Amino acid sequence: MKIGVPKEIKNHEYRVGLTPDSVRELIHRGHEVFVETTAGEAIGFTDDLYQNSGGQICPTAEDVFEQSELIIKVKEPQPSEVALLTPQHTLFTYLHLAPDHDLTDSLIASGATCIAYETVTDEQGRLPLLAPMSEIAGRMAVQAGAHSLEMEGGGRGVLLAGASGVPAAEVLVLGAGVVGANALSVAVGMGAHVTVMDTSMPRLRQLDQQYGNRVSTLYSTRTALDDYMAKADLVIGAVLLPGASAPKLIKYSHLNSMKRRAVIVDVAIDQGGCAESSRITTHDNPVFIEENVVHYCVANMPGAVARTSTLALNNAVLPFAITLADHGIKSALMSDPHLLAGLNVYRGELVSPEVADSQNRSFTDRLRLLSRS
Ligand SMILES: NC(=O)C1=CN([C@@H]2O[C@H](COP(=O)(O)OP(=O)(O)OC[C@H]3O[C@@H](n4cnc5c(N)ncnc54)[C@H](O)[C@@H]3O)[C@@H](O)[C@H]2O)C=CC1
Ligand SMILES: CC(=O)C(=O)O
Ligand SMILES: [Mg+2]
Repeated sequence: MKIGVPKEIKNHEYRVGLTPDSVRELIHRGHEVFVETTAGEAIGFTDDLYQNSGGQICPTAEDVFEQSELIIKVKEPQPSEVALLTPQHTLFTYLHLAPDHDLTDSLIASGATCIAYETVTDEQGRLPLLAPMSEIAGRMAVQAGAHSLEMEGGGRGVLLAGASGVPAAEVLVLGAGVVGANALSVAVGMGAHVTVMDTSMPRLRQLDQQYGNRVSTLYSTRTALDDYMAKADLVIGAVLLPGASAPKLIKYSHLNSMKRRAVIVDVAIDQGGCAESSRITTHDNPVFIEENVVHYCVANMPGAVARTSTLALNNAVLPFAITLADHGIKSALMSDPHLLAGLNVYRGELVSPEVADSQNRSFTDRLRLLSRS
């Protein structure tokens, strides 16, 4: 199969869809890989390394799209990339369509087949292509929160660990999944007093067993949220309903109850955010202040540690890329229910029930559509 890797063009996004090592694996299996020039340059993956792995360097994104059937990226396609998609293409990348009506419309109009990393599943019902980035974003969320709590970051001037005779900061983690568990681990390590909330008792039980009395686990109810929002110095939003828009747990009214210049790091912003007041920010300008609460809402946090993130993402993506390339797109989708769960748009039709539900529109059953195409 002909596989294309364009250079990422989102704000401060230095990750790349395939590493030179991944390219080598695909070439070894008889595929062709077209890489846009300097796609990995910023993180040390030079054109020479791709060429040594057997990749072909293309001068522009247009060339990559023209040569390739399977496009492997990191971030959701930007408008200039959507313009290059045709029915010949399968796009394999993060899509986060639920909160993005316009992108959904334009992908449907392109006629391309679009598989979202974040809804591919595994045997345990987990999200193996989201997990590596969630691990990283969870760890970074505490760093971002700690910095935003500093005076210079706009925050209330509080150190997570506190000091002798001065209490540690109160950190509230909403959602005890991959982001939540990683944020919790770093926040505990940095000496904060941490409370984690979830609606999944098994998740809370696991963390309770792991951390004992070093963290407080709390079943997520409106009352618990009202109480703890008012106490928190740093809130980390880490909830997810897979494939769907994030539930808006943090209401505008909570902001008034919060401490002045407390911080919300809304990691769930890529699925629309779990605070009513959240709006997407970028690494260039990561925070804004509303109602005296500092909001950090960067939708591509792992892009800041692009080398670590690219390597971690490739470990997870490569097996699925190999399946798609070796078996062909349709046959791979039809024989692997986990890959099929990633299919959001197929040749001009929306096939994700979660995206359809979030946007109040209709969808076509994935398998039925594949078997009649
Ligand atoms: N901003 C960024 O750069 C990045 C954002 N993310 C996003 O972070 C979010 C979390 O991802 P993961 O941790 O991998 O998901 P996950 O599925 O591992 O965990 C989500 C948790 O939220 C819980 N939850 C759902 N509804 C809840 C509610 N009403 N109250 C309390 N808990 C609730 C679930 O039970 C689950 O334990 C996703 O939106 C993901 O896309 C992930 C990586 C990077
Ligand atoms: C998951 C995601 O949105 C990211 O890594 O940028
Ligand atoms: Mg994102």
